Amino acid sequence: MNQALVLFLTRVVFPKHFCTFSSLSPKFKVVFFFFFFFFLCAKAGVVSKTEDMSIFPKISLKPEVTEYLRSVFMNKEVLAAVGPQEAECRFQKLLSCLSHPPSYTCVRASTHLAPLEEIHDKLREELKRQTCSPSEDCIQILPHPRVNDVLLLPVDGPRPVKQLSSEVVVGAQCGNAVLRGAHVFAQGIMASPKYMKVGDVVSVFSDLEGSCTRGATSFQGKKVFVGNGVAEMDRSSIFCTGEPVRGVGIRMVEPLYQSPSFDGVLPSLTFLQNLPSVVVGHVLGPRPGERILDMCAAPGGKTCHIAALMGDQGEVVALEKSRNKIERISRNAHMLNLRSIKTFCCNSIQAVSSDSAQVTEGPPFPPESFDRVLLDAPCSGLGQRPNMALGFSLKELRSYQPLQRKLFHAAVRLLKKGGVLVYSTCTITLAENEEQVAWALHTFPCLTLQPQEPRLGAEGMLGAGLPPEQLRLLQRFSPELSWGRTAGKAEAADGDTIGFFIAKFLKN
Ligand SMILES: C[S@@+](CC[C@H](N)C(=O)[O-])C[C@H]1O[C@@H](n2cnc3c(N)ncnc32)[C@H](O)[C@@H]1O
Repeated sequence: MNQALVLFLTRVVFPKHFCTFSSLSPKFKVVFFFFFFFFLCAKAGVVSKTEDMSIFPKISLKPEVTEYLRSVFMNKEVLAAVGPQEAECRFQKLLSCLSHPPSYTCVRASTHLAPLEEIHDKLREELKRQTCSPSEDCIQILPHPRVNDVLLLPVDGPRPVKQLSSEVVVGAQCGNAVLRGAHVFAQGIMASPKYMKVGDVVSVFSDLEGSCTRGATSFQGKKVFVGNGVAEMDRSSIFCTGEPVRGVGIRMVEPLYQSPSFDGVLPSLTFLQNLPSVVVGHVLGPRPGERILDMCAAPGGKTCHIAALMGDQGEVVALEKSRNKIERISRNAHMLNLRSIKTFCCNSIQAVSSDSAQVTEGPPFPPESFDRVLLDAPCSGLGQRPNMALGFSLKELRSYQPLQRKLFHAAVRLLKKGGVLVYSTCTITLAENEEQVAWALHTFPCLTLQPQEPRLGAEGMLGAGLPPEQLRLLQRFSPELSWGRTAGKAEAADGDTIGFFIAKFLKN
């Protein structure tokens, strides 16, 4: 076989270099052949488009977590339906697309304050001013064809940006935000050149594994380039003050992925929100005058959307366990001019009162107090994009299912008969999604699954024993299914989102 390959290469492909090639070691010949074969396949378009699209390595997870996810995405039901090759291909695409940002920025427009067209035009003007561009063409804002309060901005990237010798290293979260259009805030900076001054042009790198020491002058660990920017602070103002630093440290001028920074852009009229999160508000379907419960509310993106959909008429009760996050909900509500939101610090597992006659403004509430309940559950967050590395253990990953079930119990008790419960997560595991639905339908015979509107995602994933008619009622945003397809029209944004899951129940 080896001889045949060598003969093929030397006689057919490289006849002129026959002597030189044949004198090489057999090991080198085999390696050479594989590279050459790969090159030919790529030329012929045989190699998966996934590899063409990837500029970052696949998401890095603990081996035990990767194996667990592989077993989820290659479970028996999936294997029987699509076969091992397709299942493996989808899993590999998933690992690739999770480390890359979605190709659209999604903006929710405050249509309770102004018509969509007016917000669209104001946004265009504002972005033209921000980019100092006289040209209309470079700013593309597409109204979503099916979601009437969504504007989509195509992300331009990856762009060919040259790396510079001056390097600033930022934390992974900050790096991820940069890939979605943010500037670098000073508190996200981990390392900078020793003599960095305001106005210096630097290359920004994201520290993938969180191993860079704050205040370092260089970093040799795992990092990825996210673009070039201009320093707005000296090194000494970033690292040598006793106070926590605030404000933009590096203004990105040549980001690898270009998307407008929404910092301070039309704050009352636009709200940056992932497309599936906007879909959640519509699926819940709140109506003016109703009493709605948002059980896990911070930072309040969905709470505010619910209030806006109700025309700010009725009552939206927002509960959040972490006291330090409560302020964010109130600030967002204030910014968006919404008065129907009441915020409380509460562990929602304990939000049900044993006294059904008790009438209080805040928790605990008597059973059957709400017309609709949103349980946007705390979850493993594996659907978030971009995410290049996640350090959590399998034990941590598995810890969410029991917590979500405790919250679910409270949600069902607090919902009125005839009321709607929406359960959502920004993760991709079966355990936190379809398995929860199967468990809920079994545990609460009063619940039935309902159709969702709008429907932009795929149906639920096989593997939790749900029959096809129930899977069709679920909505799973699975970016791996469209990874590698070219973007262009607004519809493409429906596939290229974060990983997300929505289930809608009616309490009979
Ligand atoms: C997925 S996030 C919610 C995002 C939010 N719905 C939005 O759209 O802006 C989940 C939130 O639940 C909170 N949380 C976790 N456990 C909770 C509990 N037992 N009771 C109430 N909130 C909880 C977390 O602090 C976190 O802010």
